Amino acid sequence: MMRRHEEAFRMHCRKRSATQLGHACVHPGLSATTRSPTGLRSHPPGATIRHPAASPLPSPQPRGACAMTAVGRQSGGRGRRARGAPLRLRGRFPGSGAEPGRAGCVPPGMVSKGPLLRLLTAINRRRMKLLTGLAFVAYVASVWGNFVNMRSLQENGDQKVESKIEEAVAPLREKIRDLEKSFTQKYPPVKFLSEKDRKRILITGGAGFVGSHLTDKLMMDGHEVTVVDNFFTGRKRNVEHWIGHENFELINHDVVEPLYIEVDQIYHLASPASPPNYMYNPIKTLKTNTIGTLNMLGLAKRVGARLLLASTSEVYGDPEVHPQNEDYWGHVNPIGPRACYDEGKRVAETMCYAYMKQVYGPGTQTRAFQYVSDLVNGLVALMNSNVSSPVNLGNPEEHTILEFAQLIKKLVGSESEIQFLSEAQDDPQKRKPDIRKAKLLLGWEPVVPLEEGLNKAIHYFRKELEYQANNQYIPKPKPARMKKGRTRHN
Ligand SMILES: O=c1ccn([C@@H]2O[C@H](COP(=O)(O)OP(=O)(O)O[C@H]3OC[C@@H](O)[C@H](O)[C@H]3O)[C@@H](O)[C@H]2O)c(=O)[nH]1
Repeated sequence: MMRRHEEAFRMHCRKRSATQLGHACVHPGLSATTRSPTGLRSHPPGATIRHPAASPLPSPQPRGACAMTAVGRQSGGRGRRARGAPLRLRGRFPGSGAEPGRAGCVPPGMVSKGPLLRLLTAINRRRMKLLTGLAFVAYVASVWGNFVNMRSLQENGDQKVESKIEEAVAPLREKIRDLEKSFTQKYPPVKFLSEKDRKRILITGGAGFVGSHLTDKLMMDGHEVTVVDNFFTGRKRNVEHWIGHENFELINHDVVEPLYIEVDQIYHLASPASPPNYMYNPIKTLKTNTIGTLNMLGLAKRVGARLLLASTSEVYGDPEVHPQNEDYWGHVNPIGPRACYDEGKRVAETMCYAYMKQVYGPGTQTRAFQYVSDLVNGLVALMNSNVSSPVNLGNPEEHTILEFAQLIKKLVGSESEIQFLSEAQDDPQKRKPDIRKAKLLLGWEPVVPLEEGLNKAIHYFRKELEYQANNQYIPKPKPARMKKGRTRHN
């Protein structure tokens, strides 16, 4: 087989050398034959054949030469040959590992296609590189784009969630702010008193009209104030501006029940004061003024406190002496409609005397036309004095009821007509306190002029009416319930 193959190869080389000048053919392991202008030459196997035109200087490769060009590998090296450089051909490329008969001669069809393919391959490789580069850039761009999109989506989502949370939280924030405001409530300015000067003061009926003004005064003076009230006529909102203050305490308690606390002074004001209120439940009024006063006197005795009873000019009844001083015994109907209050206060005064340790302060009602701040100052002056007998605290400026009605109508700017109704039973005809004792012993006298006091009172009552109008509770009518076809009324 081998011999036949070699023979065929030799034939092939002879044919070609006869027709083509400069053709060289090498078969590894065989002798080579070359043709030159001088004739055919034989070469031993493995001999190097040089083309006469190519030696010694490099010359362009003859067309159809069996040579490797730019992509050939040099033995033992990986460097590239320059395009068009001469190639040394050997029968066998050491190190190439080529087998005899496999390399050395390229079949005729391959000679013209090889470089083209290689060129194409080279071009393709560049393209491939370019394409790979572009693909890589595109990939990086798409990954970056996705990343940016993801981020913007995430940011958008985050913003939406945040705005939803903000919407839900906003009303809660508002509520917290309101609560904080109510907790960090600003109190009216309070004087600082040393431990020695600061007193623990109990005010019964402290949520009422006179009591709440007295509370303000004593709190602002720097004392510790405890208000006890059953809120029969008084209101929490009269003292709410002190709620939470460290010097203030509010106790819902009826003085008819005993009370056990530690105090230095007691202002005993708990009692309904206006005729409709004290006439509403006469027995309760009597109990409050008798049992209630007894309880407070018991407390005062127990803790060694000084007690001031807020009495009333009603203890003079329908007076036969004018003006009335503290020595006047009064002129009271003991079985009349006012007796529960008049006599209740008179018994309260008697009890205080019976305890032998009492200080009395005759209170004055709004209709006594003394401004409340004057009365409060008088009560405090009396409490802090050495006087232990009744003292009138009132405004001696005397006017008929009609004069007062006309003055109030003018100040309010009212067009309403003054109505004259039948006189109330046992209504005192004259009332004018003699305040010489208060002036002398307490250095006290009212200072607020009548018109100024009335203006302040009008302002106060306007606010009261507004508050009541805004806070009226109107129960909704319940729908009638149906039972077995019949309307049922509860
Ligand atoms: O049983 C009762 C009844 C009444 N009270 C309270 O006593 C307070 C009375 O205050 P009001 O506003 O009704 O009346 P005033 O402040 O004008 O009366 C004040 O001056 C007149 C005096 O005779 C009263 O004793 C004095 O309280 C109210 O806060 C009322 O709730 C009690 O604590 N217990």
